[in-house]
Amino acid sequence: MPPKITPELTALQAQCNREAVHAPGAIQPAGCLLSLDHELAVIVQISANIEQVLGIGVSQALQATPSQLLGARLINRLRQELQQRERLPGTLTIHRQINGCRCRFRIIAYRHRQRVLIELERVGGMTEQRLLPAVNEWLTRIAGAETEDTLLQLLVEAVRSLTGHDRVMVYRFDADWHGTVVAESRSEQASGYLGHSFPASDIPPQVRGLYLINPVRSIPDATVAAVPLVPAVDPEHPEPLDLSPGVLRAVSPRHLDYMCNMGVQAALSVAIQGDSGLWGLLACHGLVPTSLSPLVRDAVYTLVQMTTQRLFLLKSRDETAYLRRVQECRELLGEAQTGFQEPGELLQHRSKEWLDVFNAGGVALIHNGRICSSGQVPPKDELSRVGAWLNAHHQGSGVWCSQHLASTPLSDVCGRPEYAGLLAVPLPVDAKQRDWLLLFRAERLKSYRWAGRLEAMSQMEDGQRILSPQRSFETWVEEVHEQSDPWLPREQRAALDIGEDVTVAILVKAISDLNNRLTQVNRRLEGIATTDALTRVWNRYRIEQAIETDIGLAVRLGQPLALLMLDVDFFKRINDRHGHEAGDAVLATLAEVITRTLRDNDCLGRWGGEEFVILASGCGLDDGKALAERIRRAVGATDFGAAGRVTISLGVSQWRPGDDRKSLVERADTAMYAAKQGGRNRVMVEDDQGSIP
Ligand SMILES: Nc1nc2c(ncn2[C@@H]2O[C@H](COP(=O)(O)OP(=O)(O)OP(=O)(O)O)[C@@H](O)[C@H]2O)c(=O)[nH]1
Repeated sequence: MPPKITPELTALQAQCNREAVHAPGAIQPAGCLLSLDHELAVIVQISANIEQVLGIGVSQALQATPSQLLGARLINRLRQELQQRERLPGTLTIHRQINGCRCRFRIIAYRHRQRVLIELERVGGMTEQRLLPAVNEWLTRIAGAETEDTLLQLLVEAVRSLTGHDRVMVYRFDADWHGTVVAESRSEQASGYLGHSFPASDIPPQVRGLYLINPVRSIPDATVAAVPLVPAVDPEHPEPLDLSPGVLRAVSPRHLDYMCNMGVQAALSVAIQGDSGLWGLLACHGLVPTSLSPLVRDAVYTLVQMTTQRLFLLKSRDETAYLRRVQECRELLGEAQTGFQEPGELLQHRSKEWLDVFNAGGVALIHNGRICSSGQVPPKDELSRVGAWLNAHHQGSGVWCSQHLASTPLSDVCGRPEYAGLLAVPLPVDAKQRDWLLLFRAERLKSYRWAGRLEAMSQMEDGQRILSPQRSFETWVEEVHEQSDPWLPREQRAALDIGEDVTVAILVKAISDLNNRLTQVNRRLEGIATTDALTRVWNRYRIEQAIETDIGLAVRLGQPLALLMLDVDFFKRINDRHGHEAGDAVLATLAEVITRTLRDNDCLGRWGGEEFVILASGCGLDDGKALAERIRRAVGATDFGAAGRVTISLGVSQWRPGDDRKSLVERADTAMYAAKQGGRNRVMVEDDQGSIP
């Protein structure tokens, strides 16, 4: 949540951001600086405090060669080390006799264009022997920290115990580079900033950039004046020296004012680098000047590095645990697919897990213009307007999200506290119209405790308005309404994964529905193609197929096959007396009676009009005759309602080698006509030679 910044402040900030903080042309007096030519043969510039540090006057130093001043061994070593490099890979330590005392110096060396810059710092205070056990103990504790809070708290305590600063903080940057203090250790005299936020303008972009070149920035004493270089300007290359890789770079006057306004006289900050850049800073403040041995500074850096590693390990553990939850959720959804659920059912079954994984208050699924939901979501008409707006304004397959719907064009639709944030996942179910899975989060009231007000940060200087560093760090609480927790990148990725699964589930269900419908239609079509509409028994086409099949079996297996042809006696009379409908009813009842009389593997088909064919596979003439008699008796015993009693005449033939469908049917038909001729209501069977007796 950025503080309110006026256009005027923005312009002033831009001005401030252009300050060349990397090349101030002076150093802090914590050490001295030498600028040598690129072959390390000539001293070009030195810092004016060379006498205090090395015990040699400025003019004497400028007349000496680097080897005379620092020793031939060191210079040769530096020449070697800097042959292929821009800077010394580590640090070097040398000893010098100064005013009769043996002093230890830390050397940092780096190239800047045609010059080689050497910084010397006195090493004093804590020795390695005292420092190492303390650092080791803290490292062990840091390595065992199980939560981010504990870890960062350990770091600030460790650093304060080593450096003696009054306040040590970790502050974490947000997406807009505002920093929030997330861990703090402080003396009783120092005011606390835990939970406070500092505006991005406190650390301008070029200063943040310097942390990438040099992660450690030390200001042991903000009260002392900066030390100029002698001569002030390099006679051959007048552009100011870039001192960013070193530790002695003088402090920007604006930053000194900032520290002074904060009541701070010493500072040390170390970058906490994440995978994607600067994650935060370790910031140490001393209410009085606090000089640090380079050894302690190194130890702090090591502690920060170890903490950073542990921090990102804990974060990746957290990430893994989250991904596992998402995976479990996806597996459950996969199982649900086997049940081919309707989208609505799917949502009802899965909403609990989804709300849990996404820490959401409500979820809605817009599918085919229909809406189902669970939990706190806007009313249906508003949801469909959300879907329409998303379809019109959000292209592509990525998610659309906002933690502050009230600030989006959807504000009039659903910018209410119960659903202040929305994560919308497109479901590419249909090429023309996308479906949507919508996750809503309720408002999370938040108060930002700003350390100072940004509005009050400009002042007049020499008739010009300039951006002044913060003067007051008094807490200014800003309440933030209408916003939900932000949708984290991992949540957005997980939502896409789950959206993909939902899309598959919807498509699988649609395909399964389509298949079911097709199967039903096919069955109906098949029925229509093979069934007689009036009697519901096979039609002529189907019974002909069956005769062909059974003749095939008889040919291959020698299986006997009898064919019965039957015809209703005096059917015309029934029609004439009782009407055509009564005639139809007789045919339908007849088919039922015959079907009941048949064995399972006998087949009945309507041959046409009032004629039927029965195919009795496995039957010879005798069995065929017996079946025909059984049917005749069953029909004769049936009451046909209005038509009263009805009789039938039947003819029976048997498959013989050389028979085809036509000849087999013809002989049964001939036998049936013989039965008619013989007086009807009887069975006539061909003889063994296939003739009608
Ligand atoms: N109601 C009805 N009548 C049908 C149907 N199909 C054929 N018919 C009638 O069945 C009658 C058959 O008459 P005919 O062939 O003269 O034979 P019949 O009256 O049964 O006499 P015989 O077969 O010699 O005993 C005709 O009047 C047809 O119109 C049908 O689906 N429904």
